[in-house]
Amino acid sequence: MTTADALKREAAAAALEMVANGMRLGLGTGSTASWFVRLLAERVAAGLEVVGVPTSEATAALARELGVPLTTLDDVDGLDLTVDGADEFDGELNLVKGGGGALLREKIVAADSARMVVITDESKRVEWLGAFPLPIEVVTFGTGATLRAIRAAAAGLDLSGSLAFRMDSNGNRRVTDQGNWIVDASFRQISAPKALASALSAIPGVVEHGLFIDLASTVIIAGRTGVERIDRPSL
Ligand SMILES: O=C(CO)[C@H](O)[C@H](O)COP(=O)(O)O
Repeated sequence: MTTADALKREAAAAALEMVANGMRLGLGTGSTASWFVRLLAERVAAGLEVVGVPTSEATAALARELGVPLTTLDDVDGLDLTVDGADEFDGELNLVKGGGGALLREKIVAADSARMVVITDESKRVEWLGAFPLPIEVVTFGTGATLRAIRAAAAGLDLSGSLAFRMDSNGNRRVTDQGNWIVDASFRQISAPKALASALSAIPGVVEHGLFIDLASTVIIAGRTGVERIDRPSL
């Protein structure tokens, strides 16, 4: 196992300690979140009773393969806890997510959860969000208009940068689980993430963006010197 994998596993193991019998769980997407699913599966095999709502087809496939019982948000009355990774987090526990392309389902699931626990390593901690290109999920109709509106919204906040459609391994625009495209915005330093989140959400062709504001209740950071846990004071 690489050092990076070991840290991801450690963060996932720390999150697993917050899981109790009977919980309804949101299951995140990405390499760190997949460690959580693997460790959760071991506990399920040992008798833990939980149900999970996956945030992507990839996570659903992994959970099914490992025997983690799944459900949908239509069949439960909200979730107790979501455990997911992130591409960046700042001092206020605001996040950039969507590096794996699952931001839309991830945000729906996180927003329907009493708590969202983010599992990360030190490399994801930033002073300013934005070094990781911000994923923006857009409908496939009228993207010229949507991109113009994104540029205008960004300019209103003194932000500029390239907007690039995410591509798949065949050189086609990457299609999300919901049938949309993703634009990666290189804003570099987002000094007003809440304002940018609101401005992007107001654009008709934007389905969702990867700024997760006031959603994470806890961030667990695995580092070489141990595991750190930061809780949002108000939650
Ligand atoms: O937001 C995500 C997927 O849409 C992931 O949680 C994020 O990209 C982090 O992934 P990883 O744990 O592989 O670094």
